[in-house]
Parts: sequence; structure tokens; C-alpha cells
Amino acid sequence: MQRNIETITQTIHKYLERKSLAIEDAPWEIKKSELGGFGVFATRAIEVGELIFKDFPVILGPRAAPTCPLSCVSCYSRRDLRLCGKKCGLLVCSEKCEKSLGHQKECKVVRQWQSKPISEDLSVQLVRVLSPIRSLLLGEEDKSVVKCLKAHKSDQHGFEVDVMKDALALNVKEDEEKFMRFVCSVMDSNAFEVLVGFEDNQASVKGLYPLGSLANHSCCPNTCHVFDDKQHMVVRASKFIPQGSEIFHSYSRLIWSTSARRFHLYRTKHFLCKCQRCEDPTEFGSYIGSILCKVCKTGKVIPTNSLQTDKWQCEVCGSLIKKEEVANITFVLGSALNSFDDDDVAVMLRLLHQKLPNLVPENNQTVVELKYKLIWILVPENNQTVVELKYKLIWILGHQQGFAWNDLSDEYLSLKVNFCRDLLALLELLRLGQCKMRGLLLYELYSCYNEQNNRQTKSGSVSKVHENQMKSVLQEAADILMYDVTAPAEIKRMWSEEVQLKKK
Ligand SMILES: C[S@@+](CC[C@H](N)C(=O)[O-])C[C@H]1O[C@@H](n2cnc3c(N)ncnc32)[C@H](O)[C@@H]1O
Repeated sequence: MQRNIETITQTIHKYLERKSLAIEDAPWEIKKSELGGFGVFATRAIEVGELIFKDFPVILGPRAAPTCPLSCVSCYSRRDLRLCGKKCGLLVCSEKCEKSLGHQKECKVVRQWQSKPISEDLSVQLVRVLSPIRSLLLGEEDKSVVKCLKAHKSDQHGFEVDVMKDALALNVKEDEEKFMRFVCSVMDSNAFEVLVGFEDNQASVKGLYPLGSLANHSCCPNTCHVFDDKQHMVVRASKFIPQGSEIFHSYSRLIWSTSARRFHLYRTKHFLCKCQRCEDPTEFGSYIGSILCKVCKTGKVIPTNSLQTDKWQCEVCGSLIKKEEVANITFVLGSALNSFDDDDVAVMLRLLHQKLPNLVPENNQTVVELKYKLIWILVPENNQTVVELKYKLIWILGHQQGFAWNDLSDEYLSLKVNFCRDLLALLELLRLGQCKMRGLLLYELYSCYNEQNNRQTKSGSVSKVHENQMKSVLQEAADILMYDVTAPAEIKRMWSEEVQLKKK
């Protein structure tokens, strides 16, 4: 299908109306983007924190990654999983989910394709390829929504259909196969990771958000998005957006260096980002991707052209450093970071304070990631945003002495305060505005202040942090994380109180 503005605009508006998400005087429009293809643009100036749009997934389903924990195909609970009694091979958690309309439809499709029931060990593979199967159940209007979206043609997309045909021996019809292969490409190019569920029963799934999909990427985005408890995507301005400007998400991690972000974007989304941050070899003076010069020991080594990265040079003594050397150091540090268990806090701190200062500048990606990791390890309350880390933390917090709030030494507590402040300062340097990571860090900082004050009150001394300062840190965190299903309970309580007040 030829994609054109009129059809895309009309289809997206109608879709949002069907989902009751159309906003009067919506501040966006779809236009051709200089970056290629289409993009979303501001029709008027948008203030920081203002809602830009809400979206709902046209397809929501399990992720294909084998590392992703399995969940019920209906409600996404990870508890009490069992095979559907009708022997389709899909996993459900209860009678209610097995009998749900959505499941019954897909159960029938899958059974029609089977020459024999799927064995228990193959059911895992079936769950992982369910999202494209779901696309066959869409009505014609929703299918046209999917057809409006960008699909990259590359061999890496559509392996789910190969699994259906080869490993699962499903008799998929030719036209179904063709559409599912297209949907796989669309999902790979556009889908967002969505967290569903609460606290220790959360699953990570993927959702295709039609309007969200039309926004292009910048490593210095001007929006922040969260997912609410009904899987709506809520997109707000993380910075002031002037009228006519393009509205950007970030498809990559914000605290990765330019090389890491560009590599990831190229591999997964098939483009090389050339945003302002990528073009600046110092990344706005943060030096997040640099190493220290081995010759003068003080200068920072940066690429002479950050979009090519084949030549690296010390800013102070001018020595040229081979790109392989920079890549090696970066690789070794990255591997060291990934090799830690979360109870290796002391080892991580030694690396951070003794070894890394000789190799890399303060804001190098590894240092930043290490600090970020430590912040979460030192967190006693389970904030659910970094799911994998939280998952590990559950085991540390429940089973290992030393890292719950009460057990945290004063030294570790102030260390955590410093890490939070360091990273907040870095986010400002990177011009990331009211991004989600800022909200999470502010909440962690507030929790530290709270703990410090409690300790001081108990010991009879005067609180270090003023109550108003704590309140404003908490309020800013709550404003950023508003409606986020993964937000800490205290923050969720604040919005429900606000909503109640507005109703009165
Ligand atoms: C989610 S879609 C965004 C909307 C897309 N431009 C369209 O026309 O539908 C993602 C794709 O848009 C393109 N894209 C997004 N951000 C880009 C950027 N900063 N530079 C170049 N291409 C970009 C890439 O082809 C990417 O795979």
C-alpha cells in the first residue's frame, strides 16, 4: 500500500475516535519529516508536562525474546500458568482467562492450523509468536491502521512465521503468512515494550501504538511516555516544544554513549541517527562516550567526527588513539559491568572509585551505568521500572542481609544521595528535560532524604533536608511519573488524591 499523509492522518484520527482517545484541539499533526518518511509535529507551542496525546495498542501481545518471562496470554499474570484445556498449546492462568473472548478466538485459529496438539515444551514457542497471530483477528479497520505504519524489509523480520511453520508445524495459509510477515516487520519497526501488572507480578509485552509509532527518534527527545494500568500510552512534553517543531521519542537508552545508541538504532530500526547529540563528539560536554588519554593521563579522548568514530584524539595533548583501543576498553568495561551480581556492591564500588578514574572520565557510560545500577541495588522499595534489576533485587532484598533501608549504612545512604544527584546533573547536561529517568531518580532521592531525616529525628538531631525541599522533589517526581503503572505506591496515591480533589 502506498502511504500518504491524507490516508495516514484520516486512519489515525478515526482509530483514536474509535478508542475514545481523540482530544479536541490536539496539538499534533502528521507531516513528512526531513528525516525520511512521516513524523508527528506540534501545531502550536506545547508547554513542559502538557499532554500531547494518548494512544492504545492496535496489537498487544507477548514478546518474542526467549529471555522474556512467560505470562498468561489473556491477562499477562505470571502466576499459576497452565496449558489451555482445549489443547491449543497456549498458556493461561485461570478458567476465566481460558474462557475469555479474546483467547477463544486465537485458540480456535491455532487449533485449525494444527495436525496434532502442541506438546508442552513447544507451547513456549507458540506463546512467543502469538502477536503476529493476533493480527489475523483484527477487523478490517484495524488492519488498515497497521498498514499505515512503516515496515522495514529485512530478513531478520518475520522469524516468528518461520517458527510457526517449521518448529510448530502449523498449516498456515499463504495469505495469512504474507500478512503476518508484514505485521512482524511493522512490529519490529514500531512496537513499544509495555509493562503490564503490578509489583511482583509484572510482565513485559509488546504493543503497537499507531500514533506513537509515527513519532521519529531523537537521542535528545522532547517527550516522555508512560503506560497506564489499561495499557494506554500517555505522551507528554518533557521540554517546551515550539509550534511547528517535530515531536520525538527516544528509541534507545538515554544514558548510552553515541556509539552504543547508534549501533543499537541501526541494528534494530535500520537508521543512523544524526541528531544534535550524536553530532557533538562531547555529547553536550558530558563526555559519556570518552575514555581518558593513556599518554597525558588527563585529557579526554573523543572522536574527531562523532558520526564516523574511526579517529579518536585527546583533547589536551592531541595524541591519536586507535579506534580499536577505544572499542576494547569500552567492551571490557561493559563486560565487567554485566558480570556483577547485585550483591557485589563492594566490588562495584571499588571499580567505581579506584580503577575507573584511571581509565575514563567521570561521566563515561560505564561509570554512569554502574552508578545507576548501584542506585537500584541500594533501593529498598521496589520501584518496578528496571524490571530485570527489580527481579534480581527481590532476591537480594528478601534473602540477603545488608541492603534494605534499615540495614543501609549512613555511608551507603549518602553515597546513594550523591549518585542520584550526579545522574540528575548528567541528565540536565544531556538536555533531557522532564524525562522518565529524572522522575525515577527524583523519587529515589526523596526516599533517601526521608530515610536520612528519620534517622536524624530518632537520634534527636535536626533534620538535614528541609521538608519543603523534600515535598518539591516528590511532587516533581509525581508529575513526571503521572499515570505510570510502574510508579511507586506513594506516587500513585498522590495522583488518586489529586483526581479526587478535582472531582469535588
Ligand atoms: C517508528 S517509525 C517512525 C515513523 C516513520 N518515520 C514513518 O514514516 O512511519 C521508525 C522508523 O522511522 C525512521 N526514523 C525514525 N527516527 C529517525 C531518525 N532520527 N533519523 C532517521 N530515520 C528515522 C527509521 O526508518 C525508523 O526505523
